[in-house]
Amino acid sequence: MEIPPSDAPTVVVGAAIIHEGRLLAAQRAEPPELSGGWEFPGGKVEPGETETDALVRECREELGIDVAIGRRIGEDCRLHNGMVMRVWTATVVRGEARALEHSELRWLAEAELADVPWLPADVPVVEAVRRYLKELR
Ligand SMILES: Nc1nc2c([nH]c(=O)n2[C@H]2C[C@H](O)[C@@H](COP(=O)(O)OP(=O)(O)OP(=O)(O)O)O2)c(=O)[nH]1
Repeated sequence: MEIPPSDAPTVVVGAAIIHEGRLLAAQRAEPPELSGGWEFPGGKVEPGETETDALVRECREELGIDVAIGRRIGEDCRLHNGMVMRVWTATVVRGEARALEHSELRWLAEAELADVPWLPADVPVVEAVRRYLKELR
């Protein structure tokens, strides 16, 4: 039996990992058109996987850490390629983040959030993180 193509867009999940009032920002190493841009660690949800399972898997693969997922932050963002991105807050429960697939990692304080060139779709979510960090103070 043929499986009908799904209309549902591919979902990209991102982790706003927060530690002592700082956000973990990750610089993309590839592909060339995105490399140098800063993003939330994460990636595409695979078939049969829940969104939060995908987020835990991506944080292990990309950063070598286990995270506990908090709450959704920011609105769903429509990406240039038609995918949809959803971001959750997260905390590190095991390990220390290392750039296994990124060029660089930085823990940004609230006042430093605009110091790196975020991928365009991320900018409104970074603003939501800024408000969240303010609430935490
Ligand atoms: N992970 C992540 N991707 C983002 C962000 N903002 C943004 O526009 N994107 C885009 C870049 C990519 O086109 C897409 C995510 O793809 P990805 O390459 O991270 O996904 P993946 O880890 O599953 O990689 P792959 O197996 O397809 O190589 O979403 C973000 O903050 N985090």
